[in-house]
Amino acid sequence: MHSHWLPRRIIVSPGPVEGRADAPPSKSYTHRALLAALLAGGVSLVENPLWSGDTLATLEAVERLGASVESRGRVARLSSPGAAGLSWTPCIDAAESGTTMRLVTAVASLLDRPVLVYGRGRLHRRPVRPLLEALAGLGVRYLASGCCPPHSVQGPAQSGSTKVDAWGSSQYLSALLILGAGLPGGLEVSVERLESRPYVDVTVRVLEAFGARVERSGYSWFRVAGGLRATRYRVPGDWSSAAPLLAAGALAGRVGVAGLDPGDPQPDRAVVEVLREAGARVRVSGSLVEAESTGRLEAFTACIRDSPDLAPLLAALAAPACGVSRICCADRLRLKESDRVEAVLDLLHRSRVEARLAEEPGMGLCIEVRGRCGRLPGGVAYSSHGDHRVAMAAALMGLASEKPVVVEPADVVAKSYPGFWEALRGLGVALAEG
Ligand SMILES: O=C(O)C1=C[C@@H](OP(=O)(O)O)[C@@H](O)[C@H](O)C1
Ligand SMILES: C=C(OP(=O)(O)O)C(=O)O
Repeated sequence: MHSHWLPRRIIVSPGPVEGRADAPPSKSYTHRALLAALLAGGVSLVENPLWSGDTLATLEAVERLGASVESRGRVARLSSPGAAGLSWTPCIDAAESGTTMRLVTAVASLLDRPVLVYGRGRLHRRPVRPLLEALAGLGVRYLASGCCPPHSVQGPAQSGSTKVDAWGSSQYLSALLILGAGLPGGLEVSVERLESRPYVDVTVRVLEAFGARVERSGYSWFRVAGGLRATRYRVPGDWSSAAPLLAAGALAGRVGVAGLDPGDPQPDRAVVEVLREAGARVRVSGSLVEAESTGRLEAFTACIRDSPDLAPLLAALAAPACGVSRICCADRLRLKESDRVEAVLDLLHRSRVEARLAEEPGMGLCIEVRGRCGRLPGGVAYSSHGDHRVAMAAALMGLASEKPVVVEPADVVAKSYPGFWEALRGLGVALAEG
């Protein structure tokens, strides 16, 4: 990962935003491609990988499990012994990556000796126990003090069938599917209460690209048979990272993001519809998506059950909008890199925007935002709460403000998008180290 401009404290000044950026590679796909290549064995090429804090944690994990990776810029060459030949490692540091933590927990259960999984930041407050219970159904022993990491697993996991309560994270199911692709006899999984569903489609897409056979009944039952083989795989653009750039265009000018696939199952492509509902002009032509301000933003209602990562930036759109916006199905936001319900309310209250929580039948927890129908006051210091997506949303609030704002800590964007502040600069945003 070459060095990026990542100040701890950044001053964002309001002003017009204009230009074009390339979508960074997808974090979700990169995690999955590295792990599929590890289990497939042989030599795989992963083109256009994302190198960010999270994906480097997965890279270190696959190397500790026996892969050797040469990364020459935009292509990573991964040579691996395959699922039956993994190396034992006593511990794996998942850093702050929930995806790494859950997916690697399942892969490590292929080994017959205990592997400790731990992390940093808020990772020890992010749940994993339902995945451990599902792995126990496959003969995996585990030690865990409570809901969350640190925990250890000891396989070898057996082929067969298990069930998982997936409410806390779709990553539990993605982890089991990846494990199943590495088991000679495959795996059958029954699923309850799954949210963030499209991420499971991302997992299935990568596993099938690497040769696995996946049968399913909707999102309630899956059977994975192995068959992974070394593959040349190209990682697509990241909709979750493109979303704040598109929102910047909707708020303050016109931004085009290239390298996106509108047909990709990534859930955060839903940002297109929300921006349109909020009154922005959005054009999709091939792999280029452009969002343009029309000078006024309207209130909107969005259920983020399947696209939780959009929540912080939706708050940044709702704050200057005219009317009462609702960001609903928000219950699971408390389980992310921050308690994103509290973090979003903090951003809004510091922007002197009226915001409250409400329970709506069928929509769960809603963050209700009475927009200011115009620019935010600015002249405030926003806390990112140590959360990359909250930092990006705070920057957007700066673009919608009368006066400059401070964002701190700002370097947390490195978790998913190390080049975020440089990309904003490239779009004409005035940024200064605080
Ligand atoms: O599988 C993935 O790549 C992800 C799944 C989502 O988590 P949940 O399934 O826990 O909502 C999302 O928040 C995260 O950024 C990435
Ligand atoms: C929650 C996120 O990722 P993870 O679950 O992998 O930490 C995110 O990228 O917003």
